[in-house]
Amino acid sequence: MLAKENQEYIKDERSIQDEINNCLDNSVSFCFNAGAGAGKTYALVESLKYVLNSKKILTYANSKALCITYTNAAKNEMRDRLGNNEQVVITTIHDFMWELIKRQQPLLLKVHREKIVSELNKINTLLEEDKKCECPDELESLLDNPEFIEQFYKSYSLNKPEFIANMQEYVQGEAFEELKKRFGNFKARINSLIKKKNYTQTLSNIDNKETGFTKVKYKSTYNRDNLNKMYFSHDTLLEYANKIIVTESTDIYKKMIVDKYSVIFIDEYQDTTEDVVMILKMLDDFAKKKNYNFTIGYYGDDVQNIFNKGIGDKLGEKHPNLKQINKKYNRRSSEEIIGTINKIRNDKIVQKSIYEDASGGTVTYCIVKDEDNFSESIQKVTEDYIKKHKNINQVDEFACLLLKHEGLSEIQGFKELFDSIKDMPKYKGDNYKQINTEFLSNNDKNLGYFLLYIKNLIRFKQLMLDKNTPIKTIISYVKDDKDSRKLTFLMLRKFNEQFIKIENESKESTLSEYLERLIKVSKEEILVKNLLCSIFGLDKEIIELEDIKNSAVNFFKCEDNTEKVNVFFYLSIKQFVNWYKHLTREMSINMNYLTYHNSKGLEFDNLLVIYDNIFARDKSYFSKFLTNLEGEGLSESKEEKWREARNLLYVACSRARKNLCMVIKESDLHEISEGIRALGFSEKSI
Ligand SMILES: Nc1ncnc2c1ncn2[C@@H]1O[C@H](COP(=O)(O)OP(=O)(O)OP(=O)(O)O)[C@@H](O)[C@H]1O
Repeated sequence: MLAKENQEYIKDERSIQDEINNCLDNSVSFCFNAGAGAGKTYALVESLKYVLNSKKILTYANSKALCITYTNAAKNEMRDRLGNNEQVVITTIHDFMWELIKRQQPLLLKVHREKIVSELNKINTLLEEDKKCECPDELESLLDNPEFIEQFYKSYSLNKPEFIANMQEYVQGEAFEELKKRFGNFKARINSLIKKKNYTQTLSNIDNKETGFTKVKYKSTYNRDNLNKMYFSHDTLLEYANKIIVTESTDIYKKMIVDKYSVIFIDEYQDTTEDVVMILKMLDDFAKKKNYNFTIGYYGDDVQNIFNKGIGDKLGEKHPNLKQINKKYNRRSSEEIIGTINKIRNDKIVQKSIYEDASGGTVTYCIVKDEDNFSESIQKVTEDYIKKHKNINQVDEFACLLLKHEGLSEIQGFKELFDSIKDMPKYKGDNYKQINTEFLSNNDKNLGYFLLYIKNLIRFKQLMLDKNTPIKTIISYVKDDKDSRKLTFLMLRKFNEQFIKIENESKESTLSEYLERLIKVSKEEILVKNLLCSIFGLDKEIIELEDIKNSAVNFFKCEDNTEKVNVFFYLSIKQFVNWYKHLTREMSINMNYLTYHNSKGLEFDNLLVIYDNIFARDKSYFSKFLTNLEGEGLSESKEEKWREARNLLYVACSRARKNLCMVIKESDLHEISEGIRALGFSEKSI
């Protein structure tokens, strides 16, 4: 199966590549839109090879082809496929944007300053809107006492009675009444006032060109800005780049970019943000107006847009006049699966297999009883399935996709951690959905900033336990850039010994105990101190557990109820390790469980898709699609939700190469049975 190519289709596939090549020869920007498994990555690599072999495209001195991928993993895959070549730059969107603007320090300072002013305005509005506070001036005057501020942060993550007791010495009169009456708000207000004071100070430092305030930096390891420390993270990077290139840049600057890169390819364009598309469009318009040799090629599939920040099907609107090139062949899946995924997407792209021997796959559904413990029944189904398919031996031969975190976290051994996250005020109400990206994304850039700190801590722990980790990697965590002293072998050896000792003592520990051990050693050992500073974004000589807890209180919005943060810190370190292993897919074959979202870009011979209809507090997440496949009679907002469900189901089902099986609970079946049969699923027991 999937071995004999149809020569006529192959000829046609080549003519599609010729169409792309023709665009490259004539500087016509284009959008190559093709369904799942069409070989978009392959076409992109072919396009790059064509550019390198052509004498007509990279004509300016030193001009290069640029290929922008969405993640580091995609970047590495592309590099593996193409090999090293000086004329091709393969990079992620963030690294590329930073490359473009990092030498524009005066403009960067200007937009950074504007951002601080806008943050200050937001704080002022927030403070003004809080009409309930009866003594705003008294609270503001507390900031004049540095001892108060010190005690405030030391006590920040304590519970209400302890916090009030610690504040008693510094807060009197009306301010103390306010603290007792509105505990959470008191903390939030003081926090905002301190921020306001710090921003105001930073503005003055920038204006006076104080040391340390003449340059702004992008930090790719954090998911959070620290505007006062003059660094910013991914989202702000795109915002700054957009302002600098689209609004502030001169023609000379635009010409420099266009001279340097005659061709820009964007992989998975549907996930690109509007900010980035605006920059690309502006460069394209500029080059066309001046008649420069310059092409932009977008590669992707608008139906596979499952992250809400992406441009999705709005590309044509935001970057008009692109030549549309579509491809209708599928190189991944059996005929049966292609039939089903065509019906799910139900648009102009109706795929057929490029192979003559594509039939023989299966598209089925099986019914499971509504057991109390659904996770257990999924595990059982998985085991039975693997037993029955004796040819499943490798990780890419089987996966089981789940929609919801609950079941998945239980199976993968981090349920208590998930329960603690779910309980955080940050994820209440509509924000519940954010857990999927901020806690469970396999792309670090999407993780919530505090959760990325914890992931990096566990990553470091795992790296230290792996004998193959290069010393250079360890040094990148423990070296302080500001410290010019050399790291000696002796220092590293001692660090290693201490770390392993802590590891051995912490096997059954909680996160809090583990951190406390590290913190204790950090008081004497500079490398451990550097490690904690680098992981948690701290800039302190002496680190306390409160520094890390305070960050959690802010991130999880627990000012009012710090107990929830304690629950998080009292979880077993094993819960965090299992979460980490799940995100990095360090699991065995029969543990190859993924969320629908994280399966994007992957492929498996055999795929179990666990049907679930409750997602992000929506109780008819997939049934709204499966009971209305044509999307008829929907209001604008309902249509958006319908499309979101359709796209996610498409991404999930199109990961299968040979056998696709949907597992459905008995109680869910009735509502959707007509829909799934219309899509080509037939009933079969496992
Ligand atoms: N020209 C080709 N010759 C042989 N195999 C190919 C070719 N193009 C693609 N493939 C194979 O087909 C499969 C699908 O290709 P690829 O992953 O590039 O598709 P895609 O369009 O990026 O899919 P998706 O959008 O679903 O992630 C892969 O296994 C890939 O190796």
